[in-house]
Amino acid sequence: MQKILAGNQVKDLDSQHLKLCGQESHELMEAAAHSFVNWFVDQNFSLNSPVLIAVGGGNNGGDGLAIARLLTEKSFSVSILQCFESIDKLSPDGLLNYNNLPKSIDLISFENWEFPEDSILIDAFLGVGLKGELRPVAKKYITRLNEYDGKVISIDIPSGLPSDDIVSNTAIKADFTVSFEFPKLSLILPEHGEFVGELVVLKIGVVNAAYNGIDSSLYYLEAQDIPPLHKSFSRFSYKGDMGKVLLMGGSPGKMGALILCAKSALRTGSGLVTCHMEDSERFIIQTAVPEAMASWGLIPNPEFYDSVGIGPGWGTENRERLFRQFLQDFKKPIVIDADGLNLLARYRDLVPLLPKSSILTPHIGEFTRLVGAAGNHPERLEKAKAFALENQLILVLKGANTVVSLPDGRQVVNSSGTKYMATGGSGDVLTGMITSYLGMGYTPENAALCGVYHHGLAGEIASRTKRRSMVASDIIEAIPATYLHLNIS
Ligand SMILES: NC(=O)C1=CN([C@@H]2O[C@H](COP(=O)(O)OP(=O)(O)OC[C@H]3O[C@@H](n4cnc5c(N)ncnc54)[C@H](OP(=O)(O)O)[C@@H]3O)[C@@H](O)[C@H]2O)[C@@H](O)CC1
Ligand SMILES: [K+]
Repeated sequence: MQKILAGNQVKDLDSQHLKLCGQESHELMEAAAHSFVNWFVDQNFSLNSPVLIAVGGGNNGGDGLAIARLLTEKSFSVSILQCFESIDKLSPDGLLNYNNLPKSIDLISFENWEFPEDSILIDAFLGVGLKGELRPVAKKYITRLNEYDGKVISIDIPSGLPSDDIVSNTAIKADFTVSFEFPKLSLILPEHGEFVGELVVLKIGVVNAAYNGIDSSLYYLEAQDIPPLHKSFSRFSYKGDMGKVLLMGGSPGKMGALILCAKSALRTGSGLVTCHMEDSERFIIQTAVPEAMASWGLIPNPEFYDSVGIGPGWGTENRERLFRQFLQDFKKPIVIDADGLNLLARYRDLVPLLPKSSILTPHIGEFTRLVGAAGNHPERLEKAKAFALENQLILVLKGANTVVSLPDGRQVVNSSGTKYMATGGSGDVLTGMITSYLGMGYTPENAALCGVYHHGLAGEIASRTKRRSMVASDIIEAIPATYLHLNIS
């Protein structure tokens, strides 16, 4: 998994990389510019759209100058909007790229200019080198650039956003942020949704060894990380090997949550799924999910099950005794969601009874009830980390970038998913997936990571044709396509 570094560690990473592979710093900038331009060309923007690049004095501006040259070579019509004081204020690599600009490129000063019609604005004004409060002149530039209502693409980070903290002043409102190597922490904060737009992360060829000596407990989970986390099954596998899963949930009026959870576990690969609910509701499950079995009343033989998911649609009234009894009888890690989490928040003495490495999957509301309120997302992530460490649990904080906090203090940011997944039942699907992997014998960590990644990917695949009409069942129907996509048998 890719480490996510703080903004002030990026310089160390650069120098480690340059030392290890004998490159010059401008060559790394060139690599960054090339990966950006390859991405840009793949977007099929019209060659008739003029490209305006706002360039600052640091290396973010240097990237913009190198990109200006490369886009001109691809026949785009490029102009540079000068957001630096004078040429002698450019960084050394910025100056080198400035001197290499083709003569055809116009240099526009920030005073007295208009946005060209139908253009694309590339924001290469400020990157991770921003320090302290935004200066008034920078604020003036950003405010003016934000008046543009066409497409805006920020390089590395929207100018004005601090790398690791909440924005205090203003920042560029981008449609796309194309970040290098890893997403800077601030790009995954929900507070910054209006600035970041679509997040794209591009590799620029920094060697893996360069990350070794640089400390970080934050990681980014990407497609290539997933296949090695999966178990493979032999042709002699039988349905028992694929996991015997118990899902406890549902209540009158909320059986849909349990149905979605059961269907999701089956589609993820579970061999045998049993749903446990009030006996009055059992016909609903038996009709809606014929592949699942139904159980009600006491659970006579809990150890029969390989994994258990508790909570979707369960309700919180009259559940405590069963929950408490179950925790006394069942010693393998379990998955807890929704009303299971609400019960933990209400009866705090249940938390120490949870088997170690159990997986809790709260959204922000459930998190707040269970772990406590936070002033902002960085604070919330710190609380999540401390909670996972202290209780030796896995905490999956759901959101646009779901963050998995592990019992050893590492935190993993998921890269898959789409805004269209913000729909009722999406969380029940995730619970079904994670419980399914746990039942197949995955370690709790791998079950949580595979669950969140495949869930997000299924959402992306379904949204390609469904967009805002997507419902949770569409996510379930797209689970098989995630295995094809990642070449998992
Ligand atoms: N490994 C990688 O990922 C690679 C990263 N690369 C790229 O380098 C970028 C980082 O470059 P960097 O370190 O030169 O800093 P950068 O973001 O351009 O900012 C410096 C400028 O900001 C200004 N400034 C500062 N504070 C300010 C304030 N409060 N208010 C206003 N202005 C302020 C400061 O002005 P000064 O203080 O010098 O007067 C200076 O002009 C990184 O984001 C990525 O794009 C690639 O090239 C290749 C490899
Ligand atoms: K930028």
